Amino acid sequence: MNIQQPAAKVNWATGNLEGKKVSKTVRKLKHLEGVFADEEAYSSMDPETVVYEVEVLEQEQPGKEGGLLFGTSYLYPGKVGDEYFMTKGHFHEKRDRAEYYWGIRGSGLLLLMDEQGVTTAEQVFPGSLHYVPGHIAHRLVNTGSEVLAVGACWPSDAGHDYGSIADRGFTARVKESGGKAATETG
Ligand SMILES: O=P(O)(O)OC[C@H]1O[C@H](O)[C@H](O)[C@@H](O)[C@@H]1O
Ligand SMILES: [Fe+2]
Repeated sequence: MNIQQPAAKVNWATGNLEGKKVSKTVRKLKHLEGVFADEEAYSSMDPETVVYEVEVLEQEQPGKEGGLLFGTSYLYPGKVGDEYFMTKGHFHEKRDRAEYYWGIRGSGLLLLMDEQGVTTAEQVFPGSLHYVPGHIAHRLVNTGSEVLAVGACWPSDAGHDYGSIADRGFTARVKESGGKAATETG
């Protein structure tokens, strides 16, 4: 029998993925236009500021039916005005596709919004496990002072629909108020 190498190597303490099929994406402030409420604060900041990075094990071709993708997101601590750094957030292009998220390092919130615009939030911490059902948009928010590392596993044909978020946004924002995180709806 021929013993093969595994798909990748994961550092479970940091989320770091190593392997031939691991891709990396860097999202800077300049890629997040219109995401944060305070446009004045946004335009006064360095557009090259890195907000988050994503490592994805592309074991299957994204778009292919039947496979799974696996990744880690690293969301840096920071704020635009009083609003914490967050990911763009998305619905899946194939709306019924679900996903698991789990907290690895740091602390934050996972915002979950249904198609009617009702948003709920879950606490993210090392060891937290989050089930994101289909038809639910998801966005991570780093409310802490260290990097928020979150793992994810999702169907390779799920795709990302950022457009619906860009058009209407999430119906809740997470801002610092009196030194702690508070959610704001409306
Ligand atoms: O795609 P964003 O909303 O920017 O979130 C960043 C990434 O977070 C997770 O790792 C998801 O599983 C990825 O599919 C997603 O791309
Ligand atoms: Fe997703």
